[in-house]
Amino acid sequence: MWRRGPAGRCAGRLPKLDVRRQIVPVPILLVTGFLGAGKTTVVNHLLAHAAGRRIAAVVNDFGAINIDAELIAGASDGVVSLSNGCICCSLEGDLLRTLAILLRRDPRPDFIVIETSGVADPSDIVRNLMDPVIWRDAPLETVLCVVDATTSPETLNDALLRSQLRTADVVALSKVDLVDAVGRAQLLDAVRTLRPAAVIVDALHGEVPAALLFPADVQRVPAPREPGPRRPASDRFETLSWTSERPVSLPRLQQAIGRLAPKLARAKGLFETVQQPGRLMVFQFAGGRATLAAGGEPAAGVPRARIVFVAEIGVLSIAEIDRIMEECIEAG
Ligand SMILES: Nc1nc2c(ncn2[C@@H]2O[C@H](COP(=O)(O)OP(=O)(O)OP(=O)(O)O)[C@@H](O)[C@H]2O)c(=O)[nH]1
Repeated sequence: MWRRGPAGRCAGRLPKLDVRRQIVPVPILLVTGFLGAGKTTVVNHLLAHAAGRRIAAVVNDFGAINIDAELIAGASDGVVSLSNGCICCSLEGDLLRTLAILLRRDPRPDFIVIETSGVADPSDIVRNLMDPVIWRDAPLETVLCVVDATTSPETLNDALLRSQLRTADVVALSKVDLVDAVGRAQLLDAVRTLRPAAVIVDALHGEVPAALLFPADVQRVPAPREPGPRRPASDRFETLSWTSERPVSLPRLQQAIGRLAPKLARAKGLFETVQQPGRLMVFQFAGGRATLAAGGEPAAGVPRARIVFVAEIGVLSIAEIDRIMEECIEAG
């Protein structure tokens, strides 16, 4: 028998269907690790092996030129570049706005990867991601810390590295091809002591099993985290950018980098060379090692050479870089 409810409507019908669109949470993977540890290499590997998942990547280089965004070629759902500041402090509002924009995309990404800059303290980013609106739609699922396996265990005493490690659920040891078994075992012990709760894996050339990073059940919202105390901001590193409208000479560049190397914490760049104009080369200087690799086609409207140098504040001046780098440009 139908009964009438107080407002005179039929109250005994089939249960009302919730016609609101069911919001599926978009898990976030936060990738942290020191300058040159191998974060972009891991993100690139993940995106190249997305296996049908729509992955959006947010990449933060704290210098004015975001080289990483250009090196991340295969983001299945686009790369958003945040540069000229750090998302753990000066760009925190930009990060939340960027996430909100990604979540409005139709279709929505399945996962969001945030690559922090090498100088970022992830505990500050974790705190920002716990913003209730973002957390409801895009909860932080995993913090991955990439550690260069050639790092000496003593280096992990650095306050920034410790904070990066202590926030991690998963620690990926990169560059295991460059270290012997004893060195790797010593570093492993140091990492385990600092962060016993983390899963530690080798990540040769960026390969980390996706199953460790993305949840099988995206409906499950992870528990909020305890991000730890806010550390006082300490500006320890600065980036100095150098650009040229002319290609660089490779042998001269080698000499220039040799002179700058003792002062550098990190450098990376994209440029055409006198030896091979019309092709981009990717230059990397990390952990004291310099490498060159073939890049893609040069884009119109950007300088033919762009290099970002990272050094401790006060160690290197733009005038010194200009003086040394100008020698890489052949006259004529
Ligand atoms: N030999 C070797 N080199 C690696 C490996 N992983 C990364 N690299 C190299 O290490 C250098 C730095 O790697 P990136 O992935 O750019 O490091 P990053 O942490 O993103 O650097 P920043 O964002 O500048 O802090 C690059 O030259 C990589 O090719 C690895 O497993 N083995």
